[in-house]
Amino acid sequence: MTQSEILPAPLSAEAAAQAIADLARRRGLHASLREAQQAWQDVTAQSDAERLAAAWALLFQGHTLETVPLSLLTPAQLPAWVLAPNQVGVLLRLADGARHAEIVWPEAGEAPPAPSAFALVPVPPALAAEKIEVERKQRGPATQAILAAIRQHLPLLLRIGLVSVLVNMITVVSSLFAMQVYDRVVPNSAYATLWVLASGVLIAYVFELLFKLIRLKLMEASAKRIDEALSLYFFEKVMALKLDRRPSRVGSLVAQIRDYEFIKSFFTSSTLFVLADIPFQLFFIAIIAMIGGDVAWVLIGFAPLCLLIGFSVYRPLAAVQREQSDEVTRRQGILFEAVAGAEIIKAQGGESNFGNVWLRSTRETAKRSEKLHLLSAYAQYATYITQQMAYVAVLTVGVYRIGDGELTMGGLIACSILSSRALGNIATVTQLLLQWHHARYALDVLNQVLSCPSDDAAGREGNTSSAPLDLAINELRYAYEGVQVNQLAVPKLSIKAGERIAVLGRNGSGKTTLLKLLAGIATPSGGDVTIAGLDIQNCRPSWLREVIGYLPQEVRLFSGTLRENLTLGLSLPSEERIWEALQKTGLDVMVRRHPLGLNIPIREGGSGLSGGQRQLVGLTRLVLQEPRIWVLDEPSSSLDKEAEERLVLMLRNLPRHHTLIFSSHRPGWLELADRVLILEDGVLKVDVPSERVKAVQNGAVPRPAAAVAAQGAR
Ligand SMILES: Nc1ncnc2c1ncn2[C@@H]1O[C@H](COP(=O)(O)OP(=O)(O)OP(=O)(O)O)[C@@H](O)[C@H]1O
Repeated sequence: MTQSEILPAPLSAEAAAQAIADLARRRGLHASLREAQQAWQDVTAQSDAERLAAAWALLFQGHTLETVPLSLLTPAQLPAWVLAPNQVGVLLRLADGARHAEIVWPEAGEAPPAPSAFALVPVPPALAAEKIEVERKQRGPATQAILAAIRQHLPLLLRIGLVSVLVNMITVVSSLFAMQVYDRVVPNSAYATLWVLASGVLIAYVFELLFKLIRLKLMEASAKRIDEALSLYFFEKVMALKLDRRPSRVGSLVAQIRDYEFIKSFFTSSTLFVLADIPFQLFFIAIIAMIGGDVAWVLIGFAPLCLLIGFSVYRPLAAVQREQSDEVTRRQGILFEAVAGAEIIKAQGGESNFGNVWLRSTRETAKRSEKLHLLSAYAQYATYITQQMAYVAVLTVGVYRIGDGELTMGGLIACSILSSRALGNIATVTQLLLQWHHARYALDVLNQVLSCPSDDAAGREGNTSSAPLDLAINELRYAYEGVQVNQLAVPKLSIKAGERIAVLGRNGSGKTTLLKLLAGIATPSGGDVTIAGLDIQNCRPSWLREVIGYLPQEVRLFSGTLRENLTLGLSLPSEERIWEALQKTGLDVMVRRHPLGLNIPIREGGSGLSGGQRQLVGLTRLVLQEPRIWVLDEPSSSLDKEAEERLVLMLRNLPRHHTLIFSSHRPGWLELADRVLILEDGVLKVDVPSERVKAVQNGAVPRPAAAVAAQGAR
């Protein structure tokens, strides 16, 4: 069925514009009614469905609409359009069991119209591109990035290959020189010829030096450019990984990302010269055949032998190397954990435990190192002996050829020089294979890391400058990565812009998790969190960070100065604004007292300030950010009474349309709230106006009655 058969009656421009703007909003995109109407007028099509698709594609570059039969639709494809005469409805939920499908019609009337048998499903560009990418290549993001960088620098790499060809040519020159000296110069005492030949070879060597330097320079240039492109790409990718969906062991993660060095060094190191040299082995053998005839058979016999030795150790070596890589990553993780948590380890006397783990890991690494060394030494010695045997064989066969009068003394010497060069290069192939294996393993790991959910997925463009920033939760479920049960389940919650909300509950009840989800820092496992009607997961991260200010329980600072820490991520606020913010939070007293003022140094890991001061820095940063939604996780946990009172005053004086959501174990904070949420084991048990809780606290309402009243209050 074509799209033109789906909708018999024409749509009005207003209805179409309304439908486009509405679906865009639900999909986390943004288009005003006027934009949508303009797009509708700008396109023509045979049917309204096709026209809708064209207008959609015009408004949102790269986005498309797919026609999908309702029976084949999956929940992941919702919301989507369904059509009826003169109307476009939005399908929000599919029918399942006794439940009917949920469709929102602009003019529902008494009886809702019958929807078409097809839905129009918007497909974001990233998804479309990703689908094609996966189907076409089945390659990971790191592989794609590296291939793209190599493709970009292909001309440079080809030049390197060309210079390698020239270097190999010169090797032939030196063997021919030896041949001429033994055959022509020595028997005839032709000193003049000797000098001419020697000068020629000298010039060739000068060129060889020059070519090698050029090759090195080109290699360095390509390494630098590829590294610059890739390291920034990987850094940005890693930073964009969703915090709660990336591998949880930070130390190991850092080590895995650092393994990118292996990949880089494989693609940019001199071992790659070997690749350019390999075709030359055939060239050398051909020259030996021309000079020494049957002597070439010696090489044809020994070259596969050298390769065989390489391949015989490749598999065991690769396996040990893989284990070694994993162990080194684990070791890095242990070290990272021990250094970062040194304070608590010392305080609890846990040094020996960590020492034991470290020692075990060291032993494992050393055991594998030994295996690696043994295997590679075996390969090296065996290849060396094979080369020596080949040398002897070349001379032996050569002597017979001389006896037959088919080879000269000089020819034999030239053959021996060329044969050792040819076999030497073949032996390095094993080395190249091993390096490739190591690089490929690192690449697989990197592909896995970078395939974790990320914030920079294309299509995250939702934002609004006009709609009130109401927050809403719908069928929200959350489980931390690797945990089988839900740590938070909130079926429905709606927070109007300007509300002041306290989130209370015992330790581990899910307050932090809820706040992170509301701030868009955590990713729901099911259901959604919306801001101004837009799915928070589809909103532009920079816009989210502008409108939502999040203060974590533990504020972490970075090495630099206090000023740099305060203005991190902000577009350089003026000196006055910084001081104004400092005064609001009370941090100005400490800054004024310090001789370096705002340039107080912060050391790596954020040390240099007390816990309370760090919390004040975090708060001052939020004041500078001027968000419209403040999400604060136990903002006063490290503050003294005076600082806390100042903070409460500041928050009380926030503009009325600013939303404030905080968790706190301090009773005084309830004064700030006009609504209280109480969590218990990840379930929202109570949602009531704060007066009720205060009344319970003051004993004005008996506790059980208040609790019952509270449960159903909203
Ligand atoms: N990174 C994590 N991985 C796995 N489980 C986690 C993680 N962080 C928290 N949890 C679990 O999730 C649940 C909710 O934790 P959350 O930090 O939201 O509690 P909370 O109410 O903020 O506690 P507190 O008052 O102690 O800060 C707890 O059971 C906790 O054990």
